[in-house]
Order: sequence, then structure tokens, then C-alpha cells
Amino acid sequence: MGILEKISEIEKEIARTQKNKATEYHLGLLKAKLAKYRAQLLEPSKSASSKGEGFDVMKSGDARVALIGFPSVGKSTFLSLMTSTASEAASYEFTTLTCIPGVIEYKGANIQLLDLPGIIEGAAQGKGRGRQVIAVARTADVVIMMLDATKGEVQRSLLEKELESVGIRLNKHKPNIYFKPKKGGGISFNSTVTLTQCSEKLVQLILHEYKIFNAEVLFRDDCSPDEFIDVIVGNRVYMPCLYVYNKIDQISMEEVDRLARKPNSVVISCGMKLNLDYLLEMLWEYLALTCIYTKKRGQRPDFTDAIILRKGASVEHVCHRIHRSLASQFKYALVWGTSTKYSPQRVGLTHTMEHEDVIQIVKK
Ligand SMILES: Nc1nc2c(ncn2[C@@H]2O[C@H](COP(=O)(O)OP(=O)(O)OP(=O)(O)O)[C@@H](O)[C@H]2O)c(=O)[nH]1
Ligand SMILES: [K+]
Ligand SMILES: [Mg+2]
Repeated sequence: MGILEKISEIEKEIARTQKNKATEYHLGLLKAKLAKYRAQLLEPSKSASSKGEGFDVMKSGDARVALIGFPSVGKSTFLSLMTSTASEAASYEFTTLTCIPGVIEYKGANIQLLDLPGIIEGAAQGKGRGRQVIAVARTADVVIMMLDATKGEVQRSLLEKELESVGIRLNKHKPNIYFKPKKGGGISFNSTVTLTQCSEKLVQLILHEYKIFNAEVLFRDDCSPDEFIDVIVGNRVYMPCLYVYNKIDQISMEEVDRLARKPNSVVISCGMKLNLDYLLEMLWEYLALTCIYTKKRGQRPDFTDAIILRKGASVEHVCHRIHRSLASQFKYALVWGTSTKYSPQRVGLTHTMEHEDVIQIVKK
């Protein structure tokens, strides 16, 4: 039996197994098996066709956004509208066959936007250019899932399933579970909260399925078996995703209103240039970039030229942005803003900066 067949067998068995107390161990085990086979499926195959020709676009700018969607939802039209790059758009499917990068300039940041070929059901298993597209999506900071507002919701759940099956977790946090494999001592299991979805026995069963017999496990949240499996397997990407419903010029006001109220969703029309400003605002929020302003001694901060960094960046990251050798000449920095208790406060290289902080660097 091939891996695909095994996966489909297990999926069928999960579907027909009733979810209750008596079956929870069986289901947990099936899920662990499923995750294992999917991982095998993703191991790079040796055939030439799986090479990412035309997909290896250099990362540039302050952040990367990937456009994922079915064919002809308007991805290329969107790229051509928002950036100075033109990507061919047409009414037939699979107009775009490679990865086309463009740049959105917004609030002083350069956001790399990637137009990609449309993907279809079965993409994760290599249908169309699905694998390459998904590989690019994994490298993004935010995914825009573009949907055709005139088509049903099934598109959205199909795409979610494809991304989910290759370890991309959309709008989810990393499960709060401490997990450390050990050389001996068996499995030590603890939790700081009451667990309603997992138990010590289930955790042990799942670990045995992965041939792990010695480990330390601590649940800090009431996590599900799937979340626990994600932690064991590792290699998961937790990514913000914005659902963008395009072509609202084609649907009723009531329908627009309904879609616009969905969580993590924005409605637009590329054709009529509707709501694009709001989409940019949302995208900016989802990127959660940190803008830092610099200040010279005795002068006012320069608010015209922000240094743009990813969330959680340190003073050291700021130094590297200003000059390659600045960190080695660094004595201390003065920081004004929400990251410090006092304004200004003297901080070292490891201090974590927050959005709109002002920094003055003092050299040795
Ligand atoms: N009515 C309407 N049509 C649109 C809108 N945006 C794009 N289109 C049309 O939809 C068709 C497909 O657009 P593309 O930009 O090529 O779509 P794509 O998602 O890049 O398609 P592939 O590259 O084939 O995956 C084109 O005929 C566009 O003119 C819109 O907001 N409203
Ligand atoms: K198209
Ligand atoms: Mg296209």
C-alpha cells in the first residue's frame, strides 16, 4: 500500500469512529499515525519535477506576504494593483505559473508580496505546482488567502486543509507544552491546568507511537491530542492568515456584509478598487512590525525615517540595521517608550524593543 492510500484509510477510519470516552485512545493513536505518514509524504522526492524552478525568489524588504488561492480568484490582479510590478491576469485558470515578487510600500516599510500559481485540492500531495507554492507559503510572515466571493465557502476549507496537512497552522499559537526527550527515566508527565482533552495514558500512547519512551512532558494549557502531536513532530509553522474575499462587485450587499463580519476576513474588489486601504491597514496589523526611531544626543528624534524590525527585536538588531560594526562599539543605549519602565532608561544589547520606541545609542 502506498502512503497516500494509508493516509486515506486512516482518514476514513477516523471519520467513521465515533468520538467518545471509549474511543479517545484509539483516535489519538490514529491521529499520531496520520501525522507520521504525512511527514513522510513531505520528504523531498528525488524527481526533477518537484524542483522549485521559478520559485526561489530572494527574500527582500522588511516582511514577506504570500498570496495563496484557487486559480482565477484575482491574485495577479491584486499584485499589479498594489505594487509597481505587473503580473499577467486573465480569465483562464493557471495564468500564473511561477512566483512573481512585487513590493508594497507602506508606512515606510517595504513589504514583499508574492504572487503565486493557483492551487487546487490535492496540492499538498503534489498536484499542479502545489508543493512549490506551499513551500513558498511556509517562508512568509503572513499568508493572504484570496477567495472568490462569488464561490462558496468550500474553497476556504479546502485550502485550509491543504495548508494544515503540511504543518502550517493558521492564526494559531504554538501549543503551550514543554516537551523534552531524554536518555532514560521513562516518561514524566505533569500539567499545571486541568486537562479535558488529553490524559497521561493518551500522552504515553502517542509517544510510544513515535518510539519515544523517555521524555519530560508538561502541559501548561488544556491542549488537544493534535496539538500535542504538533509539539512532538516539531517543524510546524504558526502563521497569521488574512482571508481576503475578492470580486465583491459581483455579489449582493447582504452577502458582502456577511463575509465582512467573519473573523480574520476582509472583503475587496480589485476590479472596482474597493476597500484596498482597509486591507492594507489589516495587513499591517497582522505583520505586527516594530518601528523604532533613532535620536542623536541633544537632538529631537527622527520621526521621518523609522527602522522597521520584526516583533521581539532587540537593541542588537537595531545596531545591525544602523551599521554592521555598531554592536561591537556599543556601550549602552537610552530608550524612550513602552518597552522601558522609565523614560529614558539605560539598556544593554539584549533589551527587547517595542513598537514606536525611541533609541539613542552611546558608543564606547
Ligand atoms: N468582477 C471582478 N473580476 C475580477 C476582480 N479581480 C480580478 N478579476 C478578474 O478575474 C480574472 C482572474 O484574475 P487573475 O488576476 O488572473 O487571477 P489569478 O488568481 O492570478 O489566477 P491564476 O494565476 O490563474 O491562478 C481576470 O479576468 C480578472 O480580470 C474583481 O474584483 N471583480
Ligand atoms: K487567471
Ligand atoms: Mg495569477
